[in-house]
Amino acid sequence: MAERVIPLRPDGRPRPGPRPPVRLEEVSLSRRGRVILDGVSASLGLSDVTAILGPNGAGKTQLLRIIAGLDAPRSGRVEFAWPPTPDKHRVGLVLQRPVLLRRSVRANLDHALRQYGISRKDRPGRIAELLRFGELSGLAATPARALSGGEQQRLALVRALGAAPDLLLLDEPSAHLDPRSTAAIETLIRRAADEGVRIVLVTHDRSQARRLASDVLFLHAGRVAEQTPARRFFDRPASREAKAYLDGDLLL
Ligand SMILES: Nc1ncnc2c1ncn2[C@@H]1O[C@H](COP(=O)(O)OP(=O)(O)OP(=O)(O)O)[C@@H](O)[C@H]1O
Repeated sequence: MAERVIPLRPDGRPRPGPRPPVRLEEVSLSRRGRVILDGVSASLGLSDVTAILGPNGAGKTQLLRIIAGLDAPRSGRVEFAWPPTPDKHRVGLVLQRPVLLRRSVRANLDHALRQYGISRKDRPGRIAELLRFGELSGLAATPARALSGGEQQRLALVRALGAAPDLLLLDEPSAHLDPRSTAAIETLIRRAADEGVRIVLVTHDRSQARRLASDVLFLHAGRVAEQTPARRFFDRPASREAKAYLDGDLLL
């Protein structure tokens, strides 16, 4: 049985309230003179799991990077539900190809927890719980880079959860994984969501979005084409772009 991760919250911080954790106001981004995001306004984290869908190049990854604070928008604002705080760990990000240290699984987690400001005395217990949560206990001493792709993603996910984030941004967490590893990742995401971590998930896997997401933000060419409860999105998409995407049409 997986351990609860959220009671490990470093300072007993309360869970975020009913307000969506992130509100984007007219967020725009250009690169080399090209518009990548064009006036994106949306609330994210309205439900337990929000899927960001859209064709290649729609701007999904760039949007996650802006929310995570890795890039600044050219214009517009990103507002969080919590007051400004030096605690940058309230938002977690797991990239498609996680960077793991050339050390054991346990040492990777220890390093991350140190970065999150968790004391040396508290780290071993927390590492043990994260290992159990990710079903990685048997691999604690294995070099992280020797893990399979699926195990590496599980490690990246629990490493991010170790910060007890309020919001976890996931960029195609199961790209390149087989169905079994994908199922294991989805189980972890579901458990984290059930623990109250709001999840924003970029995925090209529509069945995954159907399985996990409660609402969908659909991006097309750097703009929000629609944001809808997931069931309605898949049954009756409102925008022409989303209809074409779901029908598998090429949109130019
Ligand atoms: N550093 C950069 N310089 C120039 N263009 C960039 C840069 N980073 C991203 N882009 C462009 O921004 C656009 C949006 O990229 P982004 O990775 O956000 O799309 P995406 O929706 O995540 O696509 P995919 O589904 O293929 O991952 C793309 O056209 C990409 O080429």
